[in-house]
Amino acid sequence: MIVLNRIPSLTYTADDAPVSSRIRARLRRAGQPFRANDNIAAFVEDGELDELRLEVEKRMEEVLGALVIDTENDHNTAGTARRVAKMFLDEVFAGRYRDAPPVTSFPNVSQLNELMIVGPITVRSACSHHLCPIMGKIWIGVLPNTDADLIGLSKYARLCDWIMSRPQIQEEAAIMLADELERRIRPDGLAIVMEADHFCMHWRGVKDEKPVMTTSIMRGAFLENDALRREFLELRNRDRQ
Ligand SMILES: Nc1nc2c(ncn2[C@@H]2O[C@H](COP(=O)(O)OP(=O)(O)OP(=O)(O)O)[C@@H](O)[C@H]2O)c(=O)[nH]1
Repeated sequence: MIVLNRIPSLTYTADDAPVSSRIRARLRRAGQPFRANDNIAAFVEDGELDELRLEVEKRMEEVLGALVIDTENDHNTAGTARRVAKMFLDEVFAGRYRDAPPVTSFPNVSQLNELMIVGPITVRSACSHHLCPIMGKIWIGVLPNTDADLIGLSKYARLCDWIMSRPQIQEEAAIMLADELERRIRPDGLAIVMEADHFCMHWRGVKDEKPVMTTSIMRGAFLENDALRREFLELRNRDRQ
């Protein structure tokens, strides 16, 4: 018999279903989508993340085998499958598998209703098409609602990181962030500008150095009030100089 690969075969019986199949079955039963940029934390049971990491490692080892890389004798790639699995699940795509960060909120006791801008917040994401990095910056403008709570400043960056740490496309990522913030702070107005470099256009593909994608989302007062929108954009531009 010729052994093609040292990786054990990934065929399973019904009793021995891989953890990814169990999680997928739960998602399907609940009618929950599990696209690349969806969070599935509620469907991952205790201990399953460790199992999932092992499963991804095994499958990654198969990918390396299919790329005809000798992971047995190449000291550089001997631990690559393990490292990549850990990087996907615990770092760059952690926003799919982890619950949202805790977000402290405070009552708006002073009834603040003035423009507030947070940024630039660093964006680290990956495109869902090639899984290449997306690196950029986000500016968030908020016109608070006098009756709604305020959230701590750092929580904008934490929520941003949670949403960006998934395979994304920039347009959807910006909308997801806007929806999440609107749900949590119910502002009178919300503005988001995201500027990012897509490495799928630098490292490969067209191999162009320059292109940056800019996405702008204006909601509520920022849509209705030209002066407010201008103020936000001017202050953001000042930050960039
Ligand atoms: N709209 C949008 N497109 C993106 C984003 N990130 C990457 N892309 C594009 O997604 C497209 C995927 O196109 P395909 O034709 O399926 O893939 P491909 O043959 O590898 O394309 P090339 O990159 O042109 O080589 C490319 O044009 C990418 O530049 C994003 O955030 N938003």
